[in-house]
Amino acid sequence: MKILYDDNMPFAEQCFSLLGDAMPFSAGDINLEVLGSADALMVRSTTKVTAELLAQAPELQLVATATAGFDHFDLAALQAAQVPYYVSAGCNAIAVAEYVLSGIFAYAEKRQLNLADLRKLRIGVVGAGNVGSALESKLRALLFDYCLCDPPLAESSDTREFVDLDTVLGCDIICLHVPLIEDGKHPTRHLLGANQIQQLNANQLVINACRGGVIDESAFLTQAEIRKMPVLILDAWENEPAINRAMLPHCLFATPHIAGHTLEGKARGTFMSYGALCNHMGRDEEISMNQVLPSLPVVDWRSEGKCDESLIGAAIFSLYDIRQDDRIFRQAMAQSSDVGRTFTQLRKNYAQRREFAAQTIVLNEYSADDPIRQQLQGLGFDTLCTE
Ligand SMILES: NC(=O)c1ccc[n+]([C@@H]2O[C@H](COP(=O)([O-])OP(=O)(O)OC[C@H]3O[C@@H](n4cnc5c(N)ncnc54)[C@H](O)[C@@H]3O)[C@@H](O)[C@H]2O)c1
Ligand SMILES: O=C(O)[C@H](O)[C@H](O)COP(=O)(O)O
Repeated sequence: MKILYDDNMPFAEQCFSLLGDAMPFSAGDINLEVLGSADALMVRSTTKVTAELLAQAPELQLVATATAGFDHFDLAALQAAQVPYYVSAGCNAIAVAEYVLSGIFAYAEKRQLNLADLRKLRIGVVGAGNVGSALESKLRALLFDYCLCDPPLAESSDTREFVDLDTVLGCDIICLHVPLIEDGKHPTRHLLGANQIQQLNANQLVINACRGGVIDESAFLTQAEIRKMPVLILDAWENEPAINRAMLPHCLFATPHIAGHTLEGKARGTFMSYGALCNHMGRDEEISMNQVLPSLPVVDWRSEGKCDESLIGAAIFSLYDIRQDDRIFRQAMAQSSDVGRTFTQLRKNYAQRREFAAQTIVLNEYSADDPIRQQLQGLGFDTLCTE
């Protein structure tokens, strides 16, 4: 079994070498000779799986993506070539939810809002799948006011309460978590198009950590010429990697499509793809993610005294601080003579980031039943109470 894997998949060598001859490739630079004899292709979203690519890979038995989105797959071409495919659905949902929370807390800091003020804001979550649900559970833990909009799920057996898009457009914070869908009953390309953007005002925050193309950037920029616009947090951009820098001044925080790039988020994608290939080959999985993930040193916050709400923001920023990624991104973009190359390099060389669940926080013994401790746990942190 010849297995070609993206060199940006952590632990891929350990996994795939158990199943055969495993060879890395860099996205955008696949060796066509190797592709010609590959039995399995393991990609991330930076490799477009098109009819042209498949024509050069006649031996393929499986294509897997170590990502949640799969708009880089030409499904009709895969079907025509009779190559089964696998998507690592939900692999990085927690990572994106944590990115969004860091964004909301950094927004609150800029606007000098405390946790009680944040709880007065209504948060609209568009797309209540893996990411939207991971976010929902953390918002609920923090006692935030939120609503969900997901017409396909509203029409399904999902019993949660859903609102329509117009209701979300009236929320203080709007979080977009839909796949990029071009057609059908519920398309999402330009879900925030000219008409929807017209309904937004300067007091709102819009977060796009799903796909560029869900917001119509031209329509946004056109309206920005005549009035004050909502503030943005953008991780996903139209025309990546060659993004439009004119959007940057409208962003409170801007990042190069790294919302899902925790070590766990990427590793889960690798291990899910490995599981899919094991399944395809009728083999048992011999290695699991928990065996290989390094642990983080425990942090001791007993000297912080009583649990108070400031611990929540501090805990979030200690694991992921969107402000730092924003600084790096803006600086690189300001100096860049090749936006696409800079965007790609920033993603490829992104610093290691961990999920909240990797962090154990030691608190004072008397914090055992404290609501703040419960909220930290609801966010995913591991907490210990001791003298
Ligand atoms: N920035 C990142 O790093 C990053 C990471 C993970 C996922 N993503 C993107 O986010 C998307 C969502 O991820 P997910 O794991 O939650 O996917 P998912 O498939 O689990 O959930 C998507 C949800 O969107 C809903 N939906 C579809 N059309 C809709 C519409 N018109 N209006 C409202 N809801 C609609 C679906 O019913 C589904 O419940 C992915 O497809 C991917 O493109 C980005
Ligand atoms: O769809 C996804 O899972 C995310 O957008 C993912 O983080 C993309 O990361 P990439 O494959 O481009 O490294």
